[in-house]
Amino acid sequence: MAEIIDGKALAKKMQAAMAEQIVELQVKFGRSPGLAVLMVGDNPASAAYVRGKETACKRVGITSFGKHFPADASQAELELVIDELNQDDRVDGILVQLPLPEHLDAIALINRIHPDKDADGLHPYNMGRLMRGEEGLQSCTPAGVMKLLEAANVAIAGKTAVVIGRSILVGKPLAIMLLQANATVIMAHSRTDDLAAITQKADILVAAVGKPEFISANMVKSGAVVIDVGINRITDYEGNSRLVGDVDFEGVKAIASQITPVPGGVGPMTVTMLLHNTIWSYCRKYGITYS
Ligand SMILES: Nc1nc(=O)c2c([nH]1)NC[C@@H]1CN(c3ccc(C(=O)N[C@@H](CCC(=O)O)C(=O)O)cc3)C=[N+]21
Repeated sequence: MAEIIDGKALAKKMQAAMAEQIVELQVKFGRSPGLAVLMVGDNPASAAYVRGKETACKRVGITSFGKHFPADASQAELELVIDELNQDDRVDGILVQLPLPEHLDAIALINRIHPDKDADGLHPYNMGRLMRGEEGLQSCTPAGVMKLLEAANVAIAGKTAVVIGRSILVGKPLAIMLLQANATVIMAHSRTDDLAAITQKADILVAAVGKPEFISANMVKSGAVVIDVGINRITDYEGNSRLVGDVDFEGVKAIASQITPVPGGVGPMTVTMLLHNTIWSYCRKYGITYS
């Protein structure tokens, strides 16, 4: 029976340490780190995530400069706001909550954020640095997965890691981070032939596909470490809604050596790494290193 990797507990511990560090930073530099979250429209899931991010900011002492725009906000309007935030000395991190309404160009908005304030690590400059193995702002979810693996004492070097999903937000940057940690990385995706044959090779299996309970026990090698990045809200036959991951948790738990739950796994670490990135940018501005 697998050991549960408790992302909620790790997030809590890391955020407590951040709160203490911010008290000291505030004394030293006379201001708190600041994060601006831009949200467009009223997708209820996005609204819930944004609230979660703002609550977490408050908890650790990061000032929120959140801005909420109507669903019909224009590209030009958003670009202007990003330009202003780029110039604003109180703001260390900027993030555009995804997905955006169809009429907006998300890539152009991300490119507009100053790379030093790119709290999501999605700007081409920061992704380029990651690709080259250089330090910099890194995407929150994959960085959170690496922290979870580290905290759970998972050996990575030499191991076979299979990442299912190739998104810019998760799959691609995570594959590069695992490679940097000397894993042998296989990137699988929706077009992969005989996916089960590939996933069965994984010592570390990461599911980031967005399909509820897609990974079943027969796809997992005995003793594997399983990281579930999926966040799927499903409604059961009684009409009750609950959150499930991309992994059949009960089935896979019987086979894996370690596994992250949903909720309480990767999700809270995503938020924690966003706070981490904001403090990292703040410190960098004052010439100090934050790890
Ligand atoms: N620019 C951008 N950056 C993101 O990082 C980003 C985004 N857009 N769009 C949407 C996804 C999703 N995401 C989550 C963050 C926290 C939880 C989280 O804390 N989940 C809790 C449960 C929350 C609940 O109960 O609803 C958990 O898993 O335990 C989940 C998902 C960030 N995303």
